Amino acid sequence: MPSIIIDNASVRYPVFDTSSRSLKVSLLSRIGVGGKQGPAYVRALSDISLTIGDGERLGLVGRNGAGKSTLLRLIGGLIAPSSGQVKTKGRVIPVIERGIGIHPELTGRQNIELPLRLLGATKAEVLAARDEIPDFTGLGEFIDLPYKTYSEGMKARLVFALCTSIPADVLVLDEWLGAGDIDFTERAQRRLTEFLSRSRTLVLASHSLELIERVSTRVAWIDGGRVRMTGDPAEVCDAYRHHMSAAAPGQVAAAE
Ligand SMILES: Nc1ncnc2c1ncn2[C@@H]1O[C@H](COP(=O)(O)OP(=O)(O)OP(=O)(O)O)[C@@H](O)[C@H]1O
Repeated sequence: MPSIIIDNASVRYPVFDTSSRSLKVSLLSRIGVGGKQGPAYVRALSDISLTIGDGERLGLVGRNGAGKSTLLRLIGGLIAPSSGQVKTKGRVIPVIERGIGIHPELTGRQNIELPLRLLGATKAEVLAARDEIPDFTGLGEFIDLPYKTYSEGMKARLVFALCTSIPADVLVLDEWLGAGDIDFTERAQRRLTEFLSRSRTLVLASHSLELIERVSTRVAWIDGGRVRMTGDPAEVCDAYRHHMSAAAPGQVAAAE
């Protein structure tokens, strides 16, 4: 039984109205985005079709701007496709930057209940999370200060703790390990391993091919908003490595 079915899905982001001349407009026209008049769009994903089976661990690789985060947002239900369809089964938890209902004016402690409710947590799950999250994050007295006063690493600790406090049918993970310090990264890895043993399906994007090969049962290489290759983790990662070492250095993906 598939957990996720993506059928011919495309995503385009509106950028702004190109009828006003600006530096941004001329920069975008130089990289081929938008026309001379009217709104401009960046096409982030083009006609993606992917079926992800129940229990599968799909790793996403691809250069900066390839479309990995957009694909994760699509699967996590944070954005809708501009065309095509995305169907998911069960409780999907996106561990992705913002977008899980955190309120910056509220404290860390006050930010436990609402995001978990939005993720579909039961009352009992919220109560248990209120007990264990302050400890796990190691935020100390910061847990009672407004979220907006947190450093990026502190925010990452809270978001990660929230998203891994209730079981998921589908876990959607963006590159998150980099934000914590060594102590937190080690604790987070242990928690993630334990969490993964309870969740069925995983979609993970990372630039760490070592992590991708270790965790995934299948890898998809995203390039220019399309699936360039999908299959065995070692084979796809090798093809991607080979391509990147032959490519011109320092380039990001060209927008369509
Ligand atoms: N909010 C947005 N508004 C406009 N364009 C966007 C937005 N988010 C992403 N894009 C564009 O969509 C394309 C895909 O971006 P995306 O963030 O999905 O790539 P990525 O593979 O996750 O890159 P990275 O590895 O750098 O995180 C890029 O051309 C990017 O500029």
